[in-house]
Amino acid sequence: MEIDESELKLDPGFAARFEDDRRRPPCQLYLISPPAITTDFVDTLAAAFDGGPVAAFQLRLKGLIDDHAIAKLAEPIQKLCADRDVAFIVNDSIGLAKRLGADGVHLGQEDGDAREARDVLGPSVQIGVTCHDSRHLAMEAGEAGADYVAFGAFYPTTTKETKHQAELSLLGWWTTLFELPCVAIGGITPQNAPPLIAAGADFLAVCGAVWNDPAGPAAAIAAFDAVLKG
Ligand SMILES: Cc1ncc(COP(=O)(O)OP(=O)(O)O)c(N)n1
Ligand SMILES: Cc1nc(C(=O)O)sc1CCOP(=O)(O)O
Ligand SMILES: [Mg+2]
Repeated sequence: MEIDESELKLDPGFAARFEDDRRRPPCQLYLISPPAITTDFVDTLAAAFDGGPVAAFQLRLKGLIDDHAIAKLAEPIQKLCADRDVAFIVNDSIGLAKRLGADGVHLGQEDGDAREARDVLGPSVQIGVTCHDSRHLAMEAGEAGADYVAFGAFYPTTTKETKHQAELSLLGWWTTLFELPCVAIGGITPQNAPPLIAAGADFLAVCGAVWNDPAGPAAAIAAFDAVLKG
């Protein structure tokens, strides 16, 4: 008996719908603050935001341990983020994120547990977890209820001493298997970003390439925007 091969093909409408279900939103910029700031930083940030779209801003102040001082610095920054429709994410501290009513918290492996963060912060607050170069940590974070996982460092960086180096293939593996968004971090510049975008990163988290750009933060963000738009 001869088989009519056209009978075996998928209905093109079904295939297109299936593709649609799997499509991820385009990669976006996730801006990380300089490790130390002064009260006038809010003006610098406002000018930076004029450079192009930023999806999220993370307040990462590594020298300041006093939540009171961070809260004072955070207030105008958080308002600016709200005005510009940028998610305001607090690094390291579930308590500070709660106190500020932040849109999210980013937790490293030693910064607390995603389940605890969910209990304290509730269902609508974004919880991100550092997963270094580990598939295992990322799956654990997903199971614990994280809203995104962060992989890095993809490139050498002077912003943080890093012990882990992530490979591009990690992004492809993650995005093929999981819907949960993934963030790529570590030494990312407009020049070296394209392979990360092509590999499937949902967000590029950047610090030094923006704040240390000799042309200024707005120009750096515009350069990222051009690369993200392809
Ligand atoms: C988006 C994003 N990814 C990773 C990190 C690093 O977090 P952590 O490992 O806790 O290191 P510190 O930033 O706290 O020094 C991050 N902050 N943001
Ligand atoms: C905060 C941070 N975490 C990393 C990780 O690998 O988890 S790399 C890093 C530094 C990000 O700054 P820059 O864009 O200047 O390299
Ligand atoms: Mg941390």
